[in-house]
Amino acid sequence: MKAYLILEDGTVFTGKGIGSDREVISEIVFNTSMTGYLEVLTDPSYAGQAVVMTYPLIGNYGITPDMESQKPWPDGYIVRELSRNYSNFRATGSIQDFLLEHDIPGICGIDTRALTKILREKGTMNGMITRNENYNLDEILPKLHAYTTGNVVDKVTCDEVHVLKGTGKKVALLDFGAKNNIAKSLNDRGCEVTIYPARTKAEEILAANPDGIMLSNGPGDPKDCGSIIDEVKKLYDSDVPIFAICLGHQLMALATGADTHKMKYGHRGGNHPVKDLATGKVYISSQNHGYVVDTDKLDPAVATPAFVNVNDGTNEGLAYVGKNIFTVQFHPEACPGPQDSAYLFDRFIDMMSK
Ligand SMILES: NC(=O)CC[C@H](N)C(=O)O
Repeated sequence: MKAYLILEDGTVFTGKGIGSDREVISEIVFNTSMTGYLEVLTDPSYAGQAVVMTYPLIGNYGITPDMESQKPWPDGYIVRELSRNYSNFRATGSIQDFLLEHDIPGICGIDTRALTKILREKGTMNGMITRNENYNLDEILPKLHAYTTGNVVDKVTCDEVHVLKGTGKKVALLDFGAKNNIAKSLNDRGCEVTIYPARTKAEEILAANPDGIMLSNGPGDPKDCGSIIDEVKKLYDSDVPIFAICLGHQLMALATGADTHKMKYGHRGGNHPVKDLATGKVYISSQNHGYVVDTDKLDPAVATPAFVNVNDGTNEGLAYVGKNIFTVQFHPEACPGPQDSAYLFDRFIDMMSK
């Protein structure tokens, strides 16, 4: 069955439909990871986006337990070649069936290298995946221009408080669309992790007397998080140690007077070099973000840059002055890796112990 990917600039790619036959409009972003397609599919930070995998063969080890959440979140899935067979002793099914089961449309058989070059040169664009061969560009393009991701955190956060038992430090994890491996990374280090829905009031979290607070990753524009930012400010004002990842990092920056902006095409992949400005050491990190904190508008009395992206010089982390708070834009919990920056969880535990 033929399918079409129509971009906001009028470019049309013709390929084969995979997954659901539903028509969808979304923001088209590319991910350059060579492994971990399941972790990408199940990362809640992709809600409101359709993801292009630049690695040309996807699905060869099928669906395995390597999930970052219970289900896949992207609005659409775009690949060069979807493996017809899968082979792995842990596999329970194929990507094709997984997409169908979760009603996610996709397209395969298109030149993803050409598509990625367009997105890299012109910047992230909206697009439509459709199987309607009589598509009408005059009608579709205005709809593509009008699409915005909107508030997606409420769509991906958990419904109720739940606990991962542990005998060590008590950590409150605010779930803006948290990848499973954040709670697991803390729990593996002995922490008891209490996971709270994104809209939980700061008072409720602080009343439980946690040893530390962790702010998770999550989808969408941080500025769409509205009142969540007010709660994050109250957490900042408490003396509880805080570690934040990706969206959590951006929300803490907004809560304390800094600004964020959308990047041209973001960072999504498994090999982004970040420099720890305290040691000068460079780590390879996994990343998935489209927004970034503006360091120009940072008040040095509040926070100073702690990490920088070696490729483009954008901010990758902040250290808060006079506070037990540090935040990073990349993913120290990354699965399948790289695990270079997993030491940051140990740093957080040391901070809670002091
Ligand atoms: N992975 C994340 O937490 C991403 C944060 C935010 N949604 C961004 O795109 O920048």
